[in-house]
Amino acid sequence: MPIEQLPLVALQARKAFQTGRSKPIDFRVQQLKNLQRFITEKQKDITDALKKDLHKSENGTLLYELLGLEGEINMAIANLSVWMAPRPVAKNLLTISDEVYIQPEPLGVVLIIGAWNYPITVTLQPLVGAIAAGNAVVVKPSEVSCHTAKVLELLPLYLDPEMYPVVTGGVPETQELLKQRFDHIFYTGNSTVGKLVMEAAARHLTPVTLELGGKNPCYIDKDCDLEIACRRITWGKYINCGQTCISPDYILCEPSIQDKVVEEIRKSIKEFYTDDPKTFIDYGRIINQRHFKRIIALFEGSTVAIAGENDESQCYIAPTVLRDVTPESKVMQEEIFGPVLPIVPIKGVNEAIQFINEREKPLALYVFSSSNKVIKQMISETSSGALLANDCLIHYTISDLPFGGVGNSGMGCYHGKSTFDQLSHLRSCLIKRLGMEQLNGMRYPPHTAEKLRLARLLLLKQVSLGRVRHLVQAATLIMLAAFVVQVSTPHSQYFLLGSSKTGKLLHSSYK
Ligand SMILES: NC(=O)c1ccc[n+]([C@@H]2O[C@H](COP(=O)([O-])OP(=O)(O)OC[C@H]3O[C@@H](n4cnc5c(N)ncnc54)[C@H](O)[C@@H]3O)[C@@H](O)[C@H]2O)c1
Ligand SMILES: CCCCCCCCCCCCC/C=C/C=O
Repeated sequence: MPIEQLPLVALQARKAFQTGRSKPIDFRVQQLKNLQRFITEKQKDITDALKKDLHKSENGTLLYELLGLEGEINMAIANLSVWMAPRPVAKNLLTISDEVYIQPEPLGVVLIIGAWNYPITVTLQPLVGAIAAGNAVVVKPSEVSCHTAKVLELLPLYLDPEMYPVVTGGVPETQELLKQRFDHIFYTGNSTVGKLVMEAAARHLTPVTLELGGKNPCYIDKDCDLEIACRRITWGKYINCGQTCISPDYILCEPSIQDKVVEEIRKSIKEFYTDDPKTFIDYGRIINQRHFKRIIALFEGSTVAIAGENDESQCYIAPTVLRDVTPESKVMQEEIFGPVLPIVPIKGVNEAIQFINEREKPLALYVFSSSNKVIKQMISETSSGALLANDCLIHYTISDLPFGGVGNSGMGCYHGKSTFDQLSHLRSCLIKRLGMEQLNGMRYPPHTAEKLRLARLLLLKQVSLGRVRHLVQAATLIMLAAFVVQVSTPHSQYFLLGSSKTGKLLHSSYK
């Protein structure tokens, strides 16, 4: 699509949104079903494309890209009526008879900018929540995973094409899109571009979700089953050839266990990828030669513990482990995003915590230990998007866990209901009747000390009602509140509706 047409695409999406047709639940559910149909009918195209882009195996794509997406679509369809419904909140005594609730409403037009490493998942999972929330969406897949981007261009054949246009292209196209006005921008990618996205969004005061990356530390405690720990770490590190935002970036452990850690990782690499990962179906490739060169340059000069022959022509980097790595080495200065795992020796959990806290807050932090005390210490003394003890990556599969970073690893979160909430405006609503004016006596001037005392009583008391079955209780409280107001204005009349028991109670206390 010519770049000059991009402003029109955004405008067309806005016009589609303004028709209001994306709001009814039936429309949203139908679009989500259409999205599922796209995934089912285009499954072969998707797996072929990912084979070309990243050497992902067919089953690998089904497991890591499509299964989770299907789960998110099913969850959204099953829960949409509840997510969309008004959410009653606790009230104070002053507003006890009012209808008070949160009404989720669509934000408007959302721009989703995807990354290349899991190009289906990171582009379409936000789309699920955006559709569920009733928004129009401009979808911009990563140009780097170009074969997958071509398949994603087919989305408008399944979805409402004006409401959900797909824009393919590179940096100039993304920059042109970023000049347009959106109501939310959902960006997945590196932190440097994340800052540019936020800058562009600021010009329109557009809120952003930034799903970024960084270096994820992995602390292995001495007190730990190293065989199991290293097996799980090897899985988390080398799937998708290390190009996973939540893969362990480096290991921190005491020097005394370093040899054993290396040997256990060696065993697991062989178990998962055979002696010859290059010819093995489930071992991936680096996305392109630029990244291949970047990764190779990162570990030049480091002490290699496990390696193999790398091949630039195929963008193949063998599973690599580096030992005795110093914090100053090049490989420790940026996110590796490749199959290279440095081990940095440290003296124990306290030093590990200090090391982590001296750096940017990671997207994921991993701790392997048999000691609950060590795990709890890591949780209470560090910060990260997520913390997992004795496993890697698996939090990604739990839709009820908000997925996202903190600080340099991002802002905002998604998955399941979190995506719906992230891409909705949670509008506060209060509906008061025009009657019962006595109740408002204490808010109107003059602000006497007596009124202040009563205001304290009525405002500071939170009441969690919101359900019809509490109506009787509510009526009693209203009476009580009305009574209190009458006390504050003793010369005006008051009336009481309620049980005789309540009446006697109030009457005696009034006397
Ligand atoms: N937190 C997460 O969920 C998550 C998921 C996947 C990847 N990541 C992170 O993403 C990074 C890898 O992705 P990447 O950044 O290489 O992906 P990328 O190169 O595909 O870039 C992402 C998007 O930004 C756009 N873009 C690139 N340069 C731009 C510029 N100068 N101006 C405007 N737009 C621009 C691209 O068109 C693309 O759509 C890693 O840091 C990884 O950790 C994070
Ligand atoms: C029965 C085994 C299920 C295993 C599924 C594990 C899923 C791991 C998640 C991989 C991450 C996919 C998205 C990545 C985003 C960041 O790059």
